[in-house]
Amino acid sequence: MIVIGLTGGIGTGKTEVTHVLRELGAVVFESDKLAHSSYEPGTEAHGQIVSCFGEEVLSDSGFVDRNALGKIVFADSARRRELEEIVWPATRKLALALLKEEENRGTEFVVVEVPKLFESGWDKLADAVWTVESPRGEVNSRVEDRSGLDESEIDARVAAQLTPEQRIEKADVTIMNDGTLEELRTQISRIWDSIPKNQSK
Ligand SMILES: CC(C)(COP(=O)(O)OP(=O)(O)OC[C@H]1O[C@@H](n2cnc3c(N)ncnc32)[C@H](O)[C@@H]1O)[C@@H](O)C(=O)NCCC(=O)NCCS
Ligand SMILES: Nc1ncnc2c1ncn2[C@@H]1O[C@H](COP(=O)(O)OP(=O)(O)OP(=O)(O)O)[C@@H](O)[C@H]1O
Repeated sequence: MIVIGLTGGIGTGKTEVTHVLRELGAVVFESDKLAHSSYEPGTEAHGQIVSCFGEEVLSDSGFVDRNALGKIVFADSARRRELEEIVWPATRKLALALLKEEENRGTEFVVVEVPKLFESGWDKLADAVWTVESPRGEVNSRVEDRSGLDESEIDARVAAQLTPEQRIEKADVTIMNDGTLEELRTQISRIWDSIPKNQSK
């Protein structure tokens, strides 16, 4: 099985890339979604988040209120690291179990999408790392439109991630998402075609 780690800053186009890779036959896991499920009520991480951040980060139904938690952690890097120390190991455990399942199933290509792939050490789980990068101005307007985060909230998340230059230097492949979605699709197909197939370990 070949594991591709897909990274890139907030809003650079990682999800669009995963849509194309799914169509090309890869199984895709998104770490943001795994992270959210790692702290559902009843999990160890949920209890740790309540101990660390208090009941004020819970909604009436007992789920972690990500909006409230985000406001705390993106205003204070020490608090953000406390959250990462809880969530990253819990998410990694979920990801490792899913990777094992795919390996047992005989899947050839798995893509794991992780915004902070290098920061969290997940690059070591991947056979190759691809980073998706996009011009900053375009990123901000797209993320504002889609997520409702304002410019200063986006800037705070960007500041808590490696710079594009650092990711590009560390990655095996850089996908420059600075054109149309059709151009992005063509670029991905070309990179995909260059991977030797049926080379699973
Ligand atoms: C802080 C939380 C509660 C905010 O939830 P929210 O629904 O607003 O955002 P969501 O999880 O959908 O993430 C959206 C984007 O924010 C950015 N982001 C999320 N966590 C971080 C972080 N620790 N540092 C920098 N950027 C981050 C990423 O680009 C991500 O794609 C949530 O992101 C979280 O639990 N983060 C901790 C886990 C983590 O570090 N995940 C991302 C890196 S692998
Ligand atoms: N080349 C492009 N042309 C037009 N729109 C684009 C392009 N690339 C991405 N988008 C749009 O920009 C938004 C952000 O892209 P996407 O969700 O793929 O980014 P992401 O890296 O997954 O974001 P996040 O880090 O928040 O998860 C989406 O609405 C997407 O459709």
